[in-house]
Amino acid sequence: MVRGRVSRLSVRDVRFPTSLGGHGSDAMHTDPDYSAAYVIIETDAEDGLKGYGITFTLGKGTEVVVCAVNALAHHVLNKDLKDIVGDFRGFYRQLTSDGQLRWIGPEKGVVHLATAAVLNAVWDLWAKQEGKPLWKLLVDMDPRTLVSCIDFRYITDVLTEEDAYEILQKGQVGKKEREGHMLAHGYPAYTTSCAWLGYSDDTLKQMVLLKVALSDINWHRFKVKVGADVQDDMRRCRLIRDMIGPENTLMMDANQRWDVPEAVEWMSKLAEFKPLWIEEPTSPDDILGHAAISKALVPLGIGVATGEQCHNRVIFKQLLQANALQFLQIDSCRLGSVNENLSVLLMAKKFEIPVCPHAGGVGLCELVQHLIIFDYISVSASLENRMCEYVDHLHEHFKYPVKIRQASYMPPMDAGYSTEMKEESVKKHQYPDGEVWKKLLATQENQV
Ligand SMILES: C[C@H](O)[C@@H](O)CC(=O)C(=O)O
Ligand SMILES: [Mg+2]
Repeated sequence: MVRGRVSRLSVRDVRFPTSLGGHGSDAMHTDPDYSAAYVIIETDAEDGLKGYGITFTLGKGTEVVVCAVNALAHHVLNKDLKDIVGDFRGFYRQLTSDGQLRWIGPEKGVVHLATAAVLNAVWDLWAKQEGKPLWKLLVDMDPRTLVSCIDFRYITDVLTEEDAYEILQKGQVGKKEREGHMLAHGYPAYTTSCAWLGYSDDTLKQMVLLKVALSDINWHRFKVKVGADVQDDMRRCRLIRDMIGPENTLMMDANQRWDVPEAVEWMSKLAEFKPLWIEEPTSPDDILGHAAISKALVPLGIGVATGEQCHNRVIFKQLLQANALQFLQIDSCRLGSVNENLSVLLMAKKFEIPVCPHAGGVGLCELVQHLIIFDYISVSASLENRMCEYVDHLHEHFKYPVKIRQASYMPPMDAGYSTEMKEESVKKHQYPDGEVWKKLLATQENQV
């Protein structure tokens, strides 16, 4: 039973100095400090439960998102949770249609990241009040309630409410068996953590060795960052391919570094290393560019993957309509939370394009595992060509960290959306006055 009126919304700027070790680095983000705008929603209910929501950011970007969260707060404060989730489509639309704030979006950029953080907190609280992990809340929800959470505006030319309902109704068949399969075996994962662009060849070798030979996880799908220098890329890809062997899967990620012809030319050179996909070969806004690259790479057996910086469901709709991607990468914090992700999962199902979520960031693995497990059980009913990204970093700061077994995400069993961080970690990493940043900023000052 949903209960309580929202009495407080607070937001904190939490940053981890990952750039110091080159973790998370790629061809465009050379000094990423994995960070989060961390939202906490409290209610007047006696249960004392709180909702925690994050959106993933990089360092300085966080303070801008924090401002946007504060600007949105009045939409949530003093609302009954039952009214919010009872008309979740309406509430989503209220947040994304704020007459003044939508001008700096709409449904994109900072204001949309802030929307995601706020709504992620609402979903966490709802799942906690129901005593279920978020994936299970979604799996148990009847199709009519699920579609009532989705704003179909701008996508009815490819997915109407009735289409969505029909897909979910079909998904009811075999649901129990698929849930059992997830609980026993988990959802297949791949790792990106061995090959960030800022790693030296020695670090890269060590990391791959750790993942391949020494790990009891048995990783067999790997992603390598490319795009800054073609000779470096060839050397690094050769090194990895030699270490993982021809039987393992390799993906490549250029993080939007190239123009369209450049992407095709560059990938023709890297084709000998047999990548399954090239991710974000060009600007995330260039739908036709992605289509042209996809077409050109078919003869080389390389697919195009994208989505981690797709603004919203409209861009995904067009990527699907234009045959511009072969692997669709949802992101739990870039789209407008579970609500908008649901619409994208359903469109992907309609076009039969496999979803392989993005999770390279702080907390993204914790959140997105819920969405993809739900997708398998209730929507796609397939594991073919599908896997969810996993990165090794920063799980120790979460109260309910992900569990990986045999290169698969094991379904989380704690109630909520796995969004809650340990208070001790938040205090230490809060910017700029947490202990970690005070020390780092003082060292930097002394060096000047
Ligand atoms: C800046 C992030 O680490 C980015 O490189 C993540 C990414 O592209 C991915 O995980 O994929
Ligand atoms: Mg990527």
